[in-house]
Amino acid sequence: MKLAVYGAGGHAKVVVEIARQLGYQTISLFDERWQELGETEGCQVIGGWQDMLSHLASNPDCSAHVAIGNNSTRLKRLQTLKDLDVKLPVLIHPKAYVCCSAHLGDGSVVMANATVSVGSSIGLGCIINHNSSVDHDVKLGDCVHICPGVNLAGEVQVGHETMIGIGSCVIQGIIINDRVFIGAGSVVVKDVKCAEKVYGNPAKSP
Ligand SMILES: CC(=O)SCCNC(=O)CCNC(=O)[C@H](O)C(C)(C)COP(=O)(O)OP(=O)(O)OC[C@H]1O[C@@H](n2cnc3c(N)ncnc32)[C@H](O)[C@@H]1OP(=O)(O)O
Repeated sequence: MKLAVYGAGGHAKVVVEIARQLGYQTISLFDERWQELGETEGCQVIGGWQDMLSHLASNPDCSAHVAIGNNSTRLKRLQTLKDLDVKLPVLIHPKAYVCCSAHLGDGSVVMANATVSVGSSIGLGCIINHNSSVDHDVKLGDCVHICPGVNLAGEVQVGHETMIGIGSCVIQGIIINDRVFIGAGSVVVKDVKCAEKVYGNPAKSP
């Protein structure tokens, strides 16, 4: 199995490790800094975005993943790949637990020790990071990042391109809108409006 990964930074290292666990034998990395990076996690970084598109065009059996931490950049790149009908598999670490009734959008990644519970629906290109839990009937939009150690209670809704900072928790039924930034270690007990940055316990705007 072949995988082309866009992005070759810290997040890409974790993605490469998961892809290897899942049996991808040929992993090619692409990043605009490819000349300075050389290799990441034992994989050669062989070009930038245009090179990745050429590589995918000449290798129709190759799947792709966008391993960029920035949610809006990740979404733009994924939309281009979707328009080109590139295969964008969901990457689930063998030590993650994803219920069979959960739905994961193309290009999402679920890291080790994360749990995605019953009835959850996760959009395109989401990152469900290490040791996080997404409880029953949670809905995530596209390119949401659930950082390590986050706990989302049942029926939480999270909008597109939102980042929930490391170690935060969100009580049941809360609605967090698009492009929100929740600071590390926050306790979210009220709905959060679009593009707000909130943090603390209880989480509030600064
Ligand atoms: C695998 C991975 O690495 S995934 C990446 C995980 N990373 C994260 O989750 C990072 C989340 N980022 C944060 O929490 C950031 O601190 C932010 C975005 C909330 C705030 O960043 P900034 O806007 O730059 O705020 P800044 O650092 O200037 O701090 C402003 C004030 O808020 C306080 N503050 C900042 N973050 C937090 C927080 N999470 N909780 C409580 N207080 C905070 C600061 O102590 C400071 O207080 P002071 O004015 O009394 O000194």
